[in-house]
Amino acid sequence: MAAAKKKSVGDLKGADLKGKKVLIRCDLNVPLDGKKITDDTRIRASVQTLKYLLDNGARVAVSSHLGRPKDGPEDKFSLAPCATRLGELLGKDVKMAKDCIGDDVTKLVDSLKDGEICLLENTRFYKQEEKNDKEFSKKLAAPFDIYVNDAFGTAHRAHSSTAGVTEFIPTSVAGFLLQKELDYLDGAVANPKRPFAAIVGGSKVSSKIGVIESLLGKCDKLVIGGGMVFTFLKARGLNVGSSLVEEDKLELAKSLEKKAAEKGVKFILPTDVVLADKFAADANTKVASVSDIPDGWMGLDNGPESTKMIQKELSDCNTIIWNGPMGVFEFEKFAKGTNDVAKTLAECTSKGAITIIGGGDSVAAVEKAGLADKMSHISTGGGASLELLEGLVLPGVAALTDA
Ligand SMILES: Nc1ncnc2c1ncn2[C@@H]1O[C@H](COP(=O)(O)OP(=O)(O)O)[C@@H](O)[C@H]1O
Ligand SMILES: O=C(OP(=O)(O)O)[C@H](O)COP(=O)(O)O
Repeated sequence: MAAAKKKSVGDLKGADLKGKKVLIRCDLNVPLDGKKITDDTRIRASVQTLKYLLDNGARVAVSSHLGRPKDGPEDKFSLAPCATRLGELLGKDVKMAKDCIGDDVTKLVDSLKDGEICLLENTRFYKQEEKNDKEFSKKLAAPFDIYVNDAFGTAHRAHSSTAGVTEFIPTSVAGFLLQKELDYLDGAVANPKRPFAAIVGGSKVSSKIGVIESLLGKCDKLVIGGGMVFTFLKARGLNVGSSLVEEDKLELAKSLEKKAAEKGVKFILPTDVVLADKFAADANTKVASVSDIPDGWMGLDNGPESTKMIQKELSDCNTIIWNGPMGVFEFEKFAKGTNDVAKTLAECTSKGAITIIGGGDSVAAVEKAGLADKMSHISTGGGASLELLEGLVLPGVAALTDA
């Protein structure tokens, strides 16, 4: 079932926001090469809510973490590059605070005029942040009238800036990005337009058990791809050569396939695979049926027959969710199965299906294939989308004011 509805920033209109001091938690945890942002997706995804707040005359302070600093402030984890990029995207000056709590922050926030914005420094410069420390949460909240959480990528963390802070601010609402992520990854999955297909790939079945179990209760078809395929094939009694296998998950694989049959979910495994003689970009390759994998060879991608079959299975679906690549897409020789699934999803979207890409490597694969704008929704959170698909309640959402 979809999670309880939370109050949205869109419920706050002009007078609710004008002149109000708003703390908004965004996920500006972007990849950096030194001080250069190498992917600004998360910053761009934050703009809609920020614009709404600023256009309605709020005085806005953005908070975020960046990376995983171990021991207090470190220049390489400063959010300053994000202030510059945010300023470019918003077309206005984003003042960079030296801290995220304390008198100087209060002074800076008090100095903001209606429609002005600042960015607070990395919340993880304080170890209390990840402990969801009450005193720290109180200090974070102190200057503000309203709290907005738009940090979907960090909503699975029960930290001060994502959860604890709500205890000290009377109004805590979901931002537009957080709301959109919940609408797709929770709403569309809980009430799908059928047929509903789930594609679960990636390296190991052990990291996707919760997701598979949860999706088995909702989907009509489950396509398995990636390294985990070989644990399922071995569980069926097939020889998988030197492919990746989790020996201690063979019984689990059997029981998941059985559960699918009991629930009437079509369980789809590849019928042929691209084999490699070593795990390397320049490996020798050949295509073989899954019942004919020789010793010494490993499966690193779906074969052409499997891809065709998967495309056919997806073509009549009205909702498709995808988490985890079909093969070792980082190596060109083993990227075709993943790229072809990305293309199929793009086609399904154009025919009216809802297509959702969970975070992590599938997002990277879709972006690499140049098809990101052809999907209904691409999640900005890896861990968060996995937890949501597992049916877990995200602490950053649970802490918000009920609608
Ligand atoms: N057949 C395979 N054998 C080994 N590794 C694989 C195979 N197929 C995919 N992978 C690897 O799985 C990784 C992604 O797995 P995972 O982290 O579980 O996915 P995600 O990040 O999408 O949740 C990729 O680095 C990819 O190279
Ligand atoms: O990048 C993030 O998560 P993700 O890599 O799972 O998408 C979030 O910003 C959370 O960061 P964290 O995993 O250090 O808490």
